[in-house]
Amino acid sequence: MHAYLKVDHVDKAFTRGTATTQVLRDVTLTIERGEFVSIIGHSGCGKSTLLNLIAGLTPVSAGAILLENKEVNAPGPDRAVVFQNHSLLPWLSVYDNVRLAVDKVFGAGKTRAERRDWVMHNLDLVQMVHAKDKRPSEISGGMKQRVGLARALSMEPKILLLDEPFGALDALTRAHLQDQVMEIHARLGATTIMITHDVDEAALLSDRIVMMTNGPSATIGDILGVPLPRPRRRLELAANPTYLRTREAVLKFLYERHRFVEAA
Ligand SMILES: Nc1ncnc2c1ncn2[C@@H]1O[C@H](COP(=O)(O)OP(=O)(O)OP(=O)(O)O)[C@@H](O)[C@H]1O
Repeated sequence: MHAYLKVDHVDKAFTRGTATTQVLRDVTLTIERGEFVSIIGHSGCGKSTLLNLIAGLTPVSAGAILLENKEVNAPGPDRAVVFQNHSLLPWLSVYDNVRLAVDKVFGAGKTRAERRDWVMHNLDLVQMVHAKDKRPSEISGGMKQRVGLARALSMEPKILLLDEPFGALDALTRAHLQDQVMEIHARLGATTIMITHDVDEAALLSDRIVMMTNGPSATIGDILGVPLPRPRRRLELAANPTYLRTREAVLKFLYERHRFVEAA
């Protein structure tokens, strides 16, 4: 049986002039359909680069990325990305930001009325129907991220790629969004890859945590399974031994085995 997503011995180097930076080396990872996988590692190790490779935004230098056994080499609506800083179009309403994606993906397959219902359905998933006529500048940071999530989900991607989606939010908004993402994941079973710096976030949300070594030439140092039953409730987990062991293992990896040393 083939893995749903396979990152197969991938290298990535960037070349500028005569200088080459080897960012990723020999990264191999398989992800099953419906899994929620986090990628954690120190700043600059290459997490976003790995996500961009999977998104098809930048080409691999060696190896291959296969989604359902088909090689990924360009961006496509089957891999939707949510970035840390929302990428909504400021001159369009919340509704139209989602509609644009829906029209692009389903313009031929759904009628106008079906597309309108689908936009509303996805805004409802993230509880943003009430603000559908607002512009991005008129809503909070957390709300913008929710709209970005609705836009990504509306494309019915095979893989949802989240690049530190809650990184710029305050702790309470962040917790609320994490809960919402868990709920949506439970409802839709979307295969999700999320970059995070936050150990608690990784332990709370993930089926597996992929821990990256430091760059340059970063690779996967270890992968940790998180055998906690779902639904997960943050308050109950605070004293759960499996949760605490998971946190400790990630912290040990980051701060003992792969301490971050700032480049000179
Ligand atoms: N287009 C590019 N050209 C040259 N170098 C790049 C390019 N994109 C990324 N890099 C380099 O690759 C390395 C990894 O960057 P990347 O953004 O993937 O790290 P990261 O782990 O996501 O960092 P952070 O956690 O701080 O967001 C960095 O040294 C960065 O300078």
